[in-house]
Amino acid sequence: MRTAKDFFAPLAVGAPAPVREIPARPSRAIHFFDPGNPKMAAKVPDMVGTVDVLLGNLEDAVKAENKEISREGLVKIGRDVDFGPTQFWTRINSLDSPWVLDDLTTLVPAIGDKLDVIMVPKVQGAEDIHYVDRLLAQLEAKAGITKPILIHAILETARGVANVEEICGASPRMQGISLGPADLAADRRMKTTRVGGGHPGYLVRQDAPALAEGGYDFTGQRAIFQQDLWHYTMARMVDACAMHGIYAYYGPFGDIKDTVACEDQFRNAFLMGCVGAWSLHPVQIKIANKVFSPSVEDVKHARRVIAAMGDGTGAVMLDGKMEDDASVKQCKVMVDLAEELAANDPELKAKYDAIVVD
Ligand SMILES: CC(=O)SCCNC(=O)CCNC(=O)[C@H](O)C(C)(C)COP(=O)(O)OP(=O)(O)OC[C@H]1O[C@@H](n2cnc3c(N)ncnc32)[C@H](O)[C@@H]1OP(=O)(O)O
Ligand SMILES: O=CC(=O)O
Ligand SMILES: [Mg+2]
Repeated sequence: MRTAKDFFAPLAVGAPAPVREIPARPSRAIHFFDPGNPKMAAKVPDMVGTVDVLLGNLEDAVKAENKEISREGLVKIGRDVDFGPTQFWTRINSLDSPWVLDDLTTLVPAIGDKLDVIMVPKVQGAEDIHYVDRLLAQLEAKAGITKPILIHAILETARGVANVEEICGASPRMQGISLGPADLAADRRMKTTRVGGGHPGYLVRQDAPALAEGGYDFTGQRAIFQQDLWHYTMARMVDACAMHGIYAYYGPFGDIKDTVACEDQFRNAFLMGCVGAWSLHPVQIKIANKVFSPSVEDVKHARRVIAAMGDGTGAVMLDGKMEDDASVKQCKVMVDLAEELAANDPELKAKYDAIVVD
């Protein structure tokens, strides 16, 4: 463990000083594109401003034979595109892969001044973050980068989940964590074959009705309720992130056509404390932007509670419900998020500005 004195010291002479607080920048959708795919790459400039994060993916979903083409494509995009209000991230290859060293030693000197965040897959523990942290500091120093590149870890191994708290606190560069349900399922030997989302077999069934003559009727129809396979991991991830002042995200939802279930999955994440989710296809950007922006109704209610609560202490009745210090804090979380997002999103700002608190 790094001592408090050393925690915020640069890890290489000449590297920029680490940030003391992770900036709260909008990141409702982290949109994945393959920078080596000419069709996707061509769309990137026009996507700027329509999505909070554009992420050039170099890891899974890029064929082994295309790794170098994708890396070169990312360098070109990083150099040519003005990202304006949109963040520019990349997902590098995993730390045990033959590509990751070239990913980092190419990207940092070439486009390190443009990259906001590097997403590191299959993080197992603090040692993985320490490795990337030191290497980034050395590369930043060599390249004369003045703003530290932040690190985002994917939680997608059983060991990573067991070590999630230490991963979150491993470096002041830690920006956040995403749940990676596809790799996590494989690593845990779960018996699913999907990229995120629920499973119809993971359910709770209503009790069998009792028969008048005694015993139970096991033959009739009974209601079933599908359960959330990811609840435990999401909850651990959200707590670990909140404890360390960093941000939690739901990862991929692979059933691109099922926009309804995607929205549900994203909303569960939003309600539980996540600030965003991945978008694998342009259709998912809209879903994430909608779900991870507080609704007009929620903002209105939150503003009413804040107004009614005065200095934020005590208890009041509003619409038949008790509000007190704790509920006003929740309302402030909602209103603060709304304000952060509205600062970058004129359409959302107009909606929130039109709210009349009665
Ligand atoms: C478990 C994990 O690691 S998840 C993260 C890794 N996976 C990814 O990054 C996947 C990224 N997404 C994709 O590869 C693609 O969206 C696919 C393969 C899922 C679907 O691709 P397609 O079958 O081409 O989808 P579709 O036909 O609907 O595409 C419509 C248009 O949108 C484009 N498009 C599709 N996905 C994207 C994207 N992510 N970004 C930008 N443009 C895209 C297509 O190129 C196509 O362009 P065109 O109209 O000029 O022909
Ligand atoms: O990388 C993401 C995953 O779900 O695996
Ligand atoms: Mg993965």
